[in-house]
Amino acid sequence: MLGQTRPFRLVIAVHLAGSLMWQVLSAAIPLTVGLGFDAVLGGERPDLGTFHLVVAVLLALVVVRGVSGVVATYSLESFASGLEREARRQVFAGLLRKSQGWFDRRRVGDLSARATGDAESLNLMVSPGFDMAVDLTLNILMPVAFIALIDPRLLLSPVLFVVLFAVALFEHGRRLEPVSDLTRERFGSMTAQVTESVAGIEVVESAGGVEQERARFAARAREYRDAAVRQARAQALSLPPLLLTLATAGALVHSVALLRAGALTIGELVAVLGLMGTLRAPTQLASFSMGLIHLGAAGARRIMEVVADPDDEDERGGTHRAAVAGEIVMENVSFGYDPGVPVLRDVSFRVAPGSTVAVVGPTGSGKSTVLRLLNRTYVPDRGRVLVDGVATTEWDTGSLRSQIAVVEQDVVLFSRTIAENLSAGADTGADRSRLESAARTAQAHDFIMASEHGYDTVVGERGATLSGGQRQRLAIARALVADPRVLAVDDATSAVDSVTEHELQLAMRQAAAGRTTFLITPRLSRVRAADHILVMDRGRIVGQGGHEQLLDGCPLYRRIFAPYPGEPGRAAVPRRPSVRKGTHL
Ligand SMILES: Nc1ncnc2c1ncn2[C@@H]1O[C@H](COP(=O)(O)OP(=O)(O)OP(=O)(O)O)[C@@H](O)[C@H]1O
Repeated sequence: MLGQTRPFRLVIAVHLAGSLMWQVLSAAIPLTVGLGFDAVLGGERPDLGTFHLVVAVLLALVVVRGVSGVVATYSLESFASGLEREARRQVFAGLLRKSQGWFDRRRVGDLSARATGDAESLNLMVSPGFDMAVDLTLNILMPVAFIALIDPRLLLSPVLFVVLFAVALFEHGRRLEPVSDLTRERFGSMTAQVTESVAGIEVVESAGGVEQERARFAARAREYRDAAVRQARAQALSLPPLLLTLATAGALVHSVALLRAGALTIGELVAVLGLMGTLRAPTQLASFSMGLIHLGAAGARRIMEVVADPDDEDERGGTHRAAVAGEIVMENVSFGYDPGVPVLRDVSFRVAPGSTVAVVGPTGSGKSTVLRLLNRTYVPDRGRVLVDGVATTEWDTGSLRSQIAVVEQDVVLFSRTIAENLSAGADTGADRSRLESAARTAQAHDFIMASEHGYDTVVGERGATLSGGQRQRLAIARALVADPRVLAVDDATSAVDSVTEHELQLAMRQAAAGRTTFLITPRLSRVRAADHILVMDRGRIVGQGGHEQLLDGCPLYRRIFAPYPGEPGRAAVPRRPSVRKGTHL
């Protein structure tokens, strides 16, 4: 956290100077008032000359104090807002560096909460939290110093108070820490709940789950409230105000004794009590300021989990950068998303550059997972995935992914224009003619031109305004804009009409030209046209080769493509869209 404050050193220095000035002047004011009392009451006759001078000095002190207050507040606010903005920027940059596996283990809403609520808690930690802490320290030390100027013997009560106050505050902080962590964590869960319900609003509303979601959200909101109340209770149960009352009583008794002994004037007694009085506000605010600082620290811990995560190192990959020719080899690859749950077991195959490979198998057999290992979206637990003879872990991730495009069955589109969506995968903003040529190859150009603003039509969030077949073709077009050497398409659109099917088939055939292509499809016609077919069952390859060869030698393949009466060419094994978490941030 301290490292993050480095760019703000100047504003922090200005703030500290302004605050110090404010505090010195605030403590000087009661002292000057004491001089005024002495001038009027101290001698035989009131000394009006001195009194008028005291009033003039008081006025000057108030004006200068006001100016230092403005400077201190302004510099503090720019520090607080700057830190919040910087934290947000770093969270977002950190998120973009994370691997798919990292996102799989987290909830999208909770991650958004880190960039919003947690970053805001840093702002509050600085202003008013940190501000109060600085004020509080000066507010306590200054009066004590001025009391020492009046009579060092009077330091007894205030110094005792300061020591006990520091101990009590430290204890208070220790109690606050776990409660603050809990409060921030529950805020994250609550936000995650809203995000998930809204993202799945279609299901919530159509399946009659509204009441259930309402109850679920109410429970999350209640948990957050409970944590916040616990935090407030921990803040309220603070000892310092009681300590101050005792210290003030002690100082009064002590001052009266010194007054009686003739060691103190009445003006000095008034000044001492005034100075003790100035300790009240910082004492009361101490626990509030501690609360804000601990909440900010809890937010900072959650932010640091995103910003400084060792996952980043893995995601950068190796150093190998080269033009991909397109040979893909898997050597005894085993992989599981969760430890101890293998999804792929001992998968091996070789694909020559430029050939087309169809991957078939029952639902959940690991077909999509094979594709995700090609461009290092995930890394195998055992074995190697080789691209042109080099393991994907040794490839520079950027170089590898710009040449191997994977089109997932669950197509993600942004609520931007079609042109912007198409150029999302390209390194630099692709020009319109490249977008159009990719869209033509993917059979998407015609329906794009038929929409209201052509390539400038804004698609709804996640492509809600498009049909499944259109989304799929846009995704293929997007993959083609970067002109990848390897194209892997997970095509779940089994339930499309025959015109769309024809267009998709054409799109795939054109897209496959000149590149190594992987295709997951339930359509026999497309499988049959492939150069090589991989048959998967429960994470293993149970057969590979050409269509005729597999019909002869692979019982599972025969079963899958046993034609349905009246529906030739459809796979007999239904596919389900895979559930992928965390991809719609
Ligand atoms: N992100 C993930 N996290 C955890 N498990 C996953 C994830 N994605 C898939 N799985 C699991 O891995 C297994 C294989 O999934 P995969 O999507 O590769 O199968 P598939 O053959 O493509 O299935 P389908 O034909 O239904 O798309 C399944 O049991 C699935 O539940």
